[in-house]
Amino acid sequence: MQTSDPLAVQVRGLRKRYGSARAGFKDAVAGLDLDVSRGEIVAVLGPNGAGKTTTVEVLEGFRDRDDGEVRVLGEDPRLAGRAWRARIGVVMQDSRDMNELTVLEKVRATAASYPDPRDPAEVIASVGLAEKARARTRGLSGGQRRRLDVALGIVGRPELLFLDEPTTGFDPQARRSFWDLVTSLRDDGTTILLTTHYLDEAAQLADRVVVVRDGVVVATGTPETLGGPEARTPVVAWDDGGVRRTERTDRPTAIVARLIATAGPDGEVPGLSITRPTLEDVYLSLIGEHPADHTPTAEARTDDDSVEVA
Ligand SMILES: Nc1ncnc2c1ncn2[C@@H]1O[C@H](COP(=O)(O)OP(=O)(O)OP(=O)(O)O)[C@@H](O)[C@H]1O
Repeated sequence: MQTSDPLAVQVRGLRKRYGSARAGFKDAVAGLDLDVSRGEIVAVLGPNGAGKTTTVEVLEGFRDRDDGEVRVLGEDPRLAGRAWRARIGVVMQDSRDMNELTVLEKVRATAASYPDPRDPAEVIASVGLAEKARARTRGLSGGQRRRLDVALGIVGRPELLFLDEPTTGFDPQARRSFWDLVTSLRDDGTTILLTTHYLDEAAQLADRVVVVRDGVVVATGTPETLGGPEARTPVVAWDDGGVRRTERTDRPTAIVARLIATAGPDGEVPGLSITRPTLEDVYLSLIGEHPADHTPTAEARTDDDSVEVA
């Protein structure tokens, strides 16, 4: 039941305060704006306590808000009913109750509550749990529970899927197959709002990244452009008599030429590297954590953006 509204999520001035006059108040969300277009994957990044989960819970209709306008699939989650709920999928941070039911039974039971569910066996296979289909859910490992959470979130064929830190506890291989799954869901037209602490996950999956700090959005952009061109200025680093030197520059070749001209007889510049700040570097500066004075070293960098020249 697609509508013509190009936005799956529209949030303006969202506020949520916890606490009491006696214990003191905490503004968990402090005037947050957010748009998610249909068919988009948006990753919400932010440090612990930034307000990501609170925001997502408001959008899912699980938490009331103090102020702000919220539209999710064209409706206010506070007022929306069962038909609306059947159009969204939710993978929360905490695993749902596990019990004597098998994986297949549990996914089938959830599928039965949706009007047009996916095939439970196919969903189980897509999250890599085919071999556990007949296992009791209480016996699953942490990572397997998380995969089951994802299966339960997608079996209803949601138009909009919320994934709150979905790959916590996944091994690297499981994370990769999960990324493939999310990409295929997006290719099927599913809109996805994801929170994550993994910058590589955001870089891999997101069409757009939204950085939240202290309950407000501090930056948004594609993983490649977040922070603006200034934030991606390359850094030339080298060792100068035991001291690590760095220079941020749009013209790294000129600096390298100067260093080579003043190098010793062998023409080598010790520890020379040219590195373009990664999404992680940009993210850390946006949230006010400056990674080691922004001095990437050859040893510390393994990302594809880095260009080792020495
Ligand atoms: N139920 C609650 N009662 C009181 N305070 C809460 C409650 N839930 C969250 N908070 C507080 O609100 C703030 C935002 O929390 P929230 O869980 O939304 O952040 P988050 O960005 O999702 O963090 P994390 O990355 O750790 O999951 C935090 O300071 C948190 O302690």
